[in-house]
Amino acid sequence: MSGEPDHAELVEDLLAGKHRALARVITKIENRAPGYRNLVSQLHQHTGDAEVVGITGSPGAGKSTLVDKMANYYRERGETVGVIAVDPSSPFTGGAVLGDRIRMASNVGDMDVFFRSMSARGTLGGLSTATTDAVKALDAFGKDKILIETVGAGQNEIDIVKSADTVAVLVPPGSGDDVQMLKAGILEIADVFVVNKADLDGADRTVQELREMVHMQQDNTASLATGHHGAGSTGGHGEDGESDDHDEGEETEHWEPQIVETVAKDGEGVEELVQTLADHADYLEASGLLEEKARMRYAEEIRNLLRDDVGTLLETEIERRGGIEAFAQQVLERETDPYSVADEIIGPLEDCVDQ
Ligand SMILES: Nc1nc2c(ncn2[C@@H]2O[C@H](COP(=O)(O)OP(=O)(O)OP(=O)(O)O)[C@@H](O)[C@H]2O)c(=O)[nH]1
Repeated sequence: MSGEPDHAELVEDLLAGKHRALARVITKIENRAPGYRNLVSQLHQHTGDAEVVGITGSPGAGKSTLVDKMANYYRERGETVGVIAVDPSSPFTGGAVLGDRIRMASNVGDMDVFFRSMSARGTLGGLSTATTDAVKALDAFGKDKILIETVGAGQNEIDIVKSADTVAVLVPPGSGDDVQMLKAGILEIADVFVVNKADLDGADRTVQELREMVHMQQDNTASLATGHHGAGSTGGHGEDGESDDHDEGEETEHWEPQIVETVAKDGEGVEELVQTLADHADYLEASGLLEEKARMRYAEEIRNLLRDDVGTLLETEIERRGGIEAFAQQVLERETDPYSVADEIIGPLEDCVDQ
């Protein structure tokens, strides 16, 4: 758009691997700074190489601890990592939280783990759009792994983790009720269940309940599709050799949500979790689902952008015509009605589109 900065230099710096540029780009994305759209557009062609993992779970489930351990593990393997911690309810953003500083302590001096927090208050417009854009920035920068950490299981959070290829849901040991609660919404999005705090009593029971839940869901799906059963086992911890009724190791048609136990505070189980996430990434690739998911995400992204744009266009048009209150007053006085007003406002815009 004319008059807006094109940020060419900033993009160049980001692509050259300068972390300061990356941080500035994400701030511009959060603030919807002038020219940010153009900025994200320029980044797009450089994206598509990162493995994006979403990690969600209730407050206190151990997400931060686990994400830190995972980031360190990836680093030790020589991979670069970006972390975006999204908290839809927090008033803080931009890594300004003391907790974030503390969290980063384990990675001090190691800029190959880039950490950033985002919150609803710090982000103009939709948090899930901002998260998607921030992931693009990290991807274009060249981060190998991008971890999106988000609290809870509300619709907001589900939308946010949807920008990941693989989703891990943390389920700390607890009563059966907790697992029951998970069913709404979470079951559908979990590729891997992580029973963190496996050192606590009740972990085995939680694993067992999750296993039953996953099997029940698989049976339902199977009876609907009369397709194959899942590949792999829900063996969770260790190599107990347990495999499913259908022992077809090569099968890539279907993914059965896996269950992994971890003790994040000691780093236990992190290796197995990382391997399971990699297995899921391989499955997505081999089955063609990776592309399919990306296509669906882009369609959704375009739809959201258009919805926002059309909304803004309409708001501008309404203001230009004297504001919504004036129309409402006319409706109140029975001079017109809401349908006619809507037609009157959208009519000329439709004509423009028809041209
Ligand atoms: N016993 C035990 N405690 C753990 C484990 N992992 C994390 N914790 C503790 O659980 C508490 C919460 O951990 P966090 O990593 O802050 O949890 P979170 O899910 O990020 O929490 P929010 O940021 O509030 O959503 C901390 O006191 C951790 O030390 C574990 O494997 N076992």
